[in-house]
Amino acid sequence: MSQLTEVAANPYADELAAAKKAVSLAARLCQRVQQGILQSDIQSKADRTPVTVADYGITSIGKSGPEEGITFSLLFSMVAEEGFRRLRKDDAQQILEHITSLVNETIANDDSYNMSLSKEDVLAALDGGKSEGGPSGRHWILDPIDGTKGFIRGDQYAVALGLLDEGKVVLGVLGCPNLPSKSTNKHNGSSSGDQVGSLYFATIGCGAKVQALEGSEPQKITICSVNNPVDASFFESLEHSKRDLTSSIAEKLGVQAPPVRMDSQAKYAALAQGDGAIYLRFSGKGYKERVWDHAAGSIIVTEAGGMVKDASGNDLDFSKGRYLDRDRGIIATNRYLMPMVLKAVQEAIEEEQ
Ligand SMILES: Nc1ncnc2c1ncn2[C@@H]1O[C@H](COP(=O)(O)O)[C@@H](OP(=O)(O)O)[C@H]1O
Ligand SMILES: [Mg+2]
Ligand SMILES: [Mg+2]
Ligand SMILES: [Mg+2]
Repeated sequence: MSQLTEVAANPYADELAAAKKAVSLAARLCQRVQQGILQSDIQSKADRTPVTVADYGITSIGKSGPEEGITFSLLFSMVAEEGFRRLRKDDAQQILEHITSLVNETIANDDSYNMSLSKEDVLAALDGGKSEGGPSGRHWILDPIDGTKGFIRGDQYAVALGLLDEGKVVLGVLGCPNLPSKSTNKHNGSSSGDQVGSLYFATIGCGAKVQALEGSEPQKITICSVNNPVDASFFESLEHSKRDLTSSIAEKLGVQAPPVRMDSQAKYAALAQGDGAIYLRFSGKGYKERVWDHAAGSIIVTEAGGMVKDASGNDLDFSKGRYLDRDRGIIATNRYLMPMVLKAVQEAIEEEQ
């Protein structure tokens, strides 16, 4: 396909290429940091500095980008999760040095980045992350490390980057360093044989694909076509799930398999590639879901042929700023199961009250 046809077919092709590049680099940076955490002793595991360093490092990669071709000057703004003011303080110099060298080591290993960043460059890059999102214009939505708890434990986590255009998510990339790209029920990075470390991506109207993080020919992914809940399995968060409610929903549906509990938006990726049939997200009452925890994952699922709804069956609304404006709970599944799951959800919620 000529470049012109490709651009015509996918109006976000350039942004997608840039986002994939940034997320792959960020995932590489994460892998280095995670190895360091896992090798460290128990005492230093409680120290959050490595996570902070990786979060900041990734964000500054996102805001830098290669000089030639499409660059992240397209990053009009970012809804970045972490606050950066702290880094400007004198006592943060050591951390800032650490971040800068980590970023430079990561990009030095990549042929397309012929540059290195100074501490000032890193601060300037991080200062860009001040968007509040919203219904107009373009906003990149970044969660540098999603599933922090899984990251520290050595389990699943994701680097998540989405693009919001006029209030709608139009592009999503998920880097999942510990997720096998082939169908398997062993999601904790230990399954043998499968390629572990996957990059998932989707642009609106163009389907969802996966490739190896190290690079490989992209493969189209599709959500599973199970239409009987008895044959379905469901994902839920390992750390943030109202298990009494999700088990009541599963029981009403007649789901037989035990829940697959996993950290991060790797759940959306696993669902999109057909590893399971349903993702139920019900957090404690009053918790407001953040857009960066769902932007990339939800478009990957919908482009893989699935649906993502709130507990009342409404589409998720990403146009309201940092928080998702939604009725309780998020449900992702295929179009056959969605009506049944929504019915079970409503009954379970009613019984709970
Ligand atoms: N009480 C809570 N209920 C629901 N989600 C929560 C929560 N506390 C934190 N989270 C969010 O859940 C995300 C992780 O998703 P999961 O639970 O699927 O692993 C966290 O992202 P971070 O790890 O980026 O902070 C955080 O934003
Ligand atoms: Mg280089
Ligand atoms: Mg998150
Ligand atoms: Mg995070």
